[in-house]
Amino acid sequence: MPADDGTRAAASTPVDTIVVLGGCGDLAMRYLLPAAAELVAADRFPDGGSIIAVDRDALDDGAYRRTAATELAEHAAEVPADARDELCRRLRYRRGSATEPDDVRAAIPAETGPVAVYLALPNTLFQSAIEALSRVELPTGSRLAVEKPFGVDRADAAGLNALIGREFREDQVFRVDHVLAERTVLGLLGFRFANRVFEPVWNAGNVDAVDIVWDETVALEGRAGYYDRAGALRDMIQNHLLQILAMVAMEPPSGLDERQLRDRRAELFRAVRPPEPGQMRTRSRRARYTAGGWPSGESVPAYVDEPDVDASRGTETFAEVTFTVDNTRWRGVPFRVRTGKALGADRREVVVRFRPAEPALFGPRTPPTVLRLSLAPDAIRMEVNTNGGDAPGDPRRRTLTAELDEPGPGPYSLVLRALIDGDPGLTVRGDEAEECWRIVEPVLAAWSDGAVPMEEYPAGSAGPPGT
Ligand SMILES: O=C1O[C@H](COP(=O)(O)O)[C@@H](O)[C@H](O)[C@H]1O
Repeated sequence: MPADDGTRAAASTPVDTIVVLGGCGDLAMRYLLPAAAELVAADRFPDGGSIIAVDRDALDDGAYRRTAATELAEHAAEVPADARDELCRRLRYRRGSATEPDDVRAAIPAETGPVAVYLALPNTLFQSAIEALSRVELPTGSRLAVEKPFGVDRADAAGLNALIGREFREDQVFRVDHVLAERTVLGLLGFRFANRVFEPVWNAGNVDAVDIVWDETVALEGRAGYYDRAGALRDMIQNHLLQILAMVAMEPPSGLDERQLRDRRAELFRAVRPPEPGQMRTRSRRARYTAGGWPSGESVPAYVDEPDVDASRGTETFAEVTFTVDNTRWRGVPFRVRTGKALGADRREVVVRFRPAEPALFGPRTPPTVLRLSLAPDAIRMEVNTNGGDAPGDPRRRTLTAELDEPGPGPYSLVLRALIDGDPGLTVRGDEAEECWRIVEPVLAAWSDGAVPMEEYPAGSAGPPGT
C-alpha cells in the first residue's frame, strides 16, 4: 500500500474531472454518459466539471460529442434534451490507448486537482491499464474506478488488488457493482434495520429458504466478445448476486459508513459455502439457450449460433447455485441464486420464504408467509394468510404491497456521484472481491470438469426443465 502521506482527507475531496478509459465502448455509451446526463439534469454534476473520454477511434471533440448525443438520445431518452446537450458540451475526447502511459498522461489536464480514472474496459486489459497508470503521476487524491468482473479467478483478483494497492489506497479504489446502488438492494438496509419486526425473525429459526433471482429476457446484446468468455456464473453470480446475498444475510452493521458496511459484507462472504463436491449435481445447474423466440414474435438464434460465440467453450447462459451460510444465524438455510439470459420474462427479486405457522389452528396445509423484494419495478410484497369471512378456520391468502416507485437517480448515477464525492461505500472492497471468487471457484471447477451436465432451454422459455 502507498504510504499514508497525509493525503487521506484528499480522497474525499470532490473531483470535477472523470477520465473514462474506453470512452467509446458499450459501458461508457449505455451507462456512464446517461448516468452523467441524469446528474446534470438533477444539478448534481460538478460545476465546470468534465468527462474526458480516451479511446482508439479517430475522433475529435466534435465528433465524439455528436456520437455521444446520438447514443444519449437512445439510452437516456427520459433525460431532458437540454441536460443531454449540456453534458455533451462537457465532453472532451483524446485519442489514445488505455495501456500507453504517454496517451493516458496526455489526457490528464495540466494544473488539475484530483481526477477520477474510470476503467470502462474489458477486464483482460485491467492489468496493463493499471500498469500504464502507475507510470502517470496522477494528482494527489485521485481515484480509480474498475468495472466487474474483477479478475477471472481468485488468484487474478488478488494480483490485481496487489497491483492497485501499490498505487492507490483502498479508499481511493472503486470496484463498481452497480447492483449495490439499485433502490431495492440499497433499501434492504432500511427494511431490515429500520423496522423492529423483521430482524427478530430474520434467521434459520424462522426462514426456510431464500431465493435470489435475476432472470433476463435480453440475450447477448452484441456482447459475445465478453460474455462468451465469462458465462452467467462469472457475469452475474460472482459479483451482483453474491452482493445481494450479503445485503440480505449480513449481520447488522454498527453504522452506515463504508467501513462498517463493507466489514459486514466481507464477514458474511467468509461464511458462505459453495456446494460440496458430491452435491454439485443437485445444488448447481448450468444451461444454455437453444433457438426460440419472444412473445413479440421476434426470433432468437441458439446461443451457439450467435455471432462471435465459440461453441467449443461450453459457456452457460443460465446458472443456478444453492449456497449455505455457515454461521449461527443462517446454518441450514439454502440460499438459491439463479440468473439467465433469453428467458421468457424479466424477473428480479429476492424471495424470503418463512417457515410455516404452527398447524394447530389452520391445519398443516396453510401456506407459509412469503416476502418478495422486487427490482424493476421496485416493490415489496408480503404474501400472508388471514382467515376468510365465511368460516374462522378458512385461511385466505392476501398480499401486502408497497410500490417503491419514487423517481430518482438510477444506479449508475449514484455510482458516479459517489465516485465524484470520494465515497466508496457502494463499491466492493478488495477482500470482498477475492472472497466472492473463493465462493464460486469450486462450482466453476466442477462445471469445467463436466461434473454437472450442460442443459438446454429454448430462448423465450422459463429456463431448463423444472426450474
Ligand atoms: O453487469 C451486468 O448487468 C446486467 C444487468 O444489469 P442491468 O442493470 O443492466 O439490468 C446484465 O445484463 C449484464 O450481462 C451484466 O454484465
